[in-house]
Amino acid sequence: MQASHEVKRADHAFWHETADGLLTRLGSRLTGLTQEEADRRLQTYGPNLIEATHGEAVLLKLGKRLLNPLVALLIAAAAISGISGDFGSFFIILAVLTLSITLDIVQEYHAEKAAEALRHSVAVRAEVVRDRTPVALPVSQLVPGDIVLLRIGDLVPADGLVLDSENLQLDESILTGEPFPARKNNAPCAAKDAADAQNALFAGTSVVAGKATMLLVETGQRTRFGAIASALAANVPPTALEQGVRRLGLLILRLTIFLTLFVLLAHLASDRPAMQSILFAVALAVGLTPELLPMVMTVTLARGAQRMARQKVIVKRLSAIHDLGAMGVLCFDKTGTLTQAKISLAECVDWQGIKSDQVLELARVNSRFQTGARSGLDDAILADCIAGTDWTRRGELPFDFSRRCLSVLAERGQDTLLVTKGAPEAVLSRAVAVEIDGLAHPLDESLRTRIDAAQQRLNAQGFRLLGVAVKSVPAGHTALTLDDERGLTFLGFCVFADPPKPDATKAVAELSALGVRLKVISGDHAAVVRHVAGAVGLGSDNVLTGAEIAELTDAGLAAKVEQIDLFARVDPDQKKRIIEALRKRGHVTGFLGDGINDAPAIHAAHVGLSVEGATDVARAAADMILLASDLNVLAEGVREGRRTFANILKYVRMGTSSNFGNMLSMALASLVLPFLPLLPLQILLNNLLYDLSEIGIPFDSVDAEETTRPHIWDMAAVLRFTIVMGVVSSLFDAATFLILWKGFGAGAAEFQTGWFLESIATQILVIFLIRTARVPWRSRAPHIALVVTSLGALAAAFFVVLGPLQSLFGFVPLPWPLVGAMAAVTVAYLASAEVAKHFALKQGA
Ligand SMILES: Nc1ncnc2c1ncn2[C@@H]1O[C@H](COP(=O)(O)OP(=O)(O)OP(=O)(O)O)[C@@H](O)[C@H]1O
Ligand SMILES: [Mg+2]
Repeated sequence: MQASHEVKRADHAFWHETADGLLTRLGSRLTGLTQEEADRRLQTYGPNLIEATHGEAVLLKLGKRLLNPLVALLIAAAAISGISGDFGSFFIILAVLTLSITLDIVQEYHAEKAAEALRHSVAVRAEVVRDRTPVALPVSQLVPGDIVLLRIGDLVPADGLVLDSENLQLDESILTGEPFPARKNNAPCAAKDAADAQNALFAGTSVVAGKATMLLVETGQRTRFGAIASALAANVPPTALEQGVRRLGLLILRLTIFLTLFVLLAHLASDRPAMQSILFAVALAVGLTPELLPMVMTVTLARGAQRMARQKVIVKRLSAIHDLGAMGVLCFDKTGTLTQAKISLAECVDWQGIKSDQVLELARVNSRFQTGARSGLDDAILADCIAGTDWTRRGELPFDFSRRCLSVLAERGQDTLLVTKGAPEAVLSRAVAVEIDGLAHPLDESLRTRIDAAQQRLNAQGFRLLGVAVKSVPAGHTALTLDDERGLTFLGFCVFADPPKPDATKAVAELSALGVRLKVISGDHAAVVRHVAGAVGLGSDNVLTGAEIAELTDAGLAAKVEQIDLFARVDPDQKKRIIEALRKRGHVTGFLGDGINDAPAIHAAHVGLSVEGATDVARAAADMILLASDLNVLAEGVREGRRTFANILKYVRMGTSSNFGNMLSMALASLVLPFLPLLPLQILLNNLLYDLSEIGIPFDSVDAEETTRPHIWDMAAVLRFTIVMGVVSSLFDAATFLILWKGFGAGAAEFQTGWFLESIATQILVIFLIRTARVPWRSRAPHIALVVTSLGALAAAFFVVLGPLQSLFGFVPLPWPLVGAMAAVTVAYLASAEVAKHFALKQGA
């Protein structure tokens, strides 16, 4: 087979070609490609992926870092040192630069790689014909020429032509913005516009009804969706954490620019050597910037993702981890979450509740012949059915979530019957008669009351019900419309048992204890929802139904969602409206669901959650995938999210209070002293050692109270902490200053050596106070990685300052009393910082 066939650009209207023509052009057949040929094509066309590959990303990262103005400044500084003949500084600045950039990129790369591998493990699969047999492959492996089978709930994996279809309808809103499903079939088409090509399917759209066989024509970036995906990706709104960190970064940047310019001008105005002043200002700017913040964020989040994977939660979007920890409200649908995924058919009964074989038989005909997504209800109906059927399928009105019913047309001998099954209200509203002893009786008020009574009796026992009704149709009438679904004769009910999971009660209690409010949003009947919720300890009895929601404005709904915890007979769009209402009320909201009907809500939530066995659209919309459909794994995920947030906050607090405070005092000291408090090179060294000391933060353990309630980014609290801790730090810097300058009468080199020691020791050691809101020895022990990095960095500092290399950095030997004084200042500072910390945190609580 030739791999040289032509695959044209995405704007080529492949839907003008005939199926046979396209098959020939793509060197394919209805029986699919061989695996060998597919492998060859994968080499030629690359994986069927929209995102850029990793190789570019690393280069991009390097590029971004080199473009960073501070790095550029550093490079300039190195150049200036080199040109002025100061090769010591030149090499050390370069070393500092390389180290920090490499550290950043390598750490981040590894972290993202790990996260990527996890994401890959839950990648969406497609059913594709290879070597004549349908196999489920990750969509990334698909190539032009592949034959793909699609059913309801599937995502279209790439662009291509419909070869064969039945009742096919697609949600193309992602491409066209059109909310109503588009009908598709394999008839030839001359439409100029892709949006009107009823025989073409496009990547990113999803099947909402029917099924199809398609021929892939364009994959990956060559699809229409590929062209617009980057624009969509840019549209993902930043999380509260990302926003907060960005705002903080901007604030620090402004302060840094202001401070360095101020220091530079002040130095130049007082006739200090220009070159040295510039280098000092540059080093100060470098010292002020929390340059490791992006790395710490990614590594902490990726580490969180790895730990969550062990708890059976796969994270697709890293920043959602924070949202999960911050989540105050979690909504979910009922089946599979609160109840066991396995629904069973208890019995089939007639309209009065008496066992009926006729209802069972017709329910089976309906379930067997329907081609939409097999729901758990259909599986249950067909479960013990081994015999074939003497009915023939003639047509179908497929299921949708607003009708909540579906009909099939079936023929046996002379009889042609429309068999409808669905939510009892939906079926009853389409019925005009009831079958009693083989005869149709008009459905009057008294009969309705008796049917309602039977229904309520069963619902109250926690059974789920589907109504079954029929209608005779003239033979030959196969072109069904929704009007045919009227004038039905009601037969009875299918009665399903869907018992609550044994451990759901525990999970509900655990999540509630974590401060997460739980709400059930179900398409099922109010009585069933209330029953299941009661059984797992979800207290509230108040139920809001879809019919009531339909009457409410968005504002009206927002006012209601606070108190109501149970929602019943809700359609997919209303699920989304409820989530939006909760978001509008300021709640960080999660939604867990598995069906096509859940996808819009999953998408709308801050944290969209789905489960491994869910439909493609639900999994594609989700930020996280649970490998077990179990609320218990979620509780651990929530704790992990909070741990992650706590560790990021540790770094932020360190950066803003300890590091920033030290740099600030130094800038001020430089205005008073006749010499520099630290040489530019020493500042850079200080910065590097401090960075190294913090590499362990993402691994650190977190106190229990950090995970018992939702945390969200609170800028005011961060600033308050900074100010309180900054004042303490400045007081002790001032003390150091006076002791060194006035007390010991230290000269420039001695002053710098002493100041460096005090500065680096306080800055590194304070992590052991800042990492916990408790008294340090009452807290959980720091992770060994943090102990090693911080004490290691401190030891390195001592070695450089007091060891044989000291002259290289401009340090001199210190008299022992001076070292003792610096140690005393450090201890006193740590003691005061500990006291101040409790004050700073209490204010911020
Ligand atoms: N295959 C089917 N045939 C007939 N009716 C169906 C079928 N699937 C669903 N329905 C009807 O539509 C209603 C809503 O569907 P479904 O139960 O899937 O919604 P949901 O919101 O996912 O509910 P849950 O909270 O139970 O998961 C069902 O209660 C049932 O009445
Ligand atoms: Mg469901």
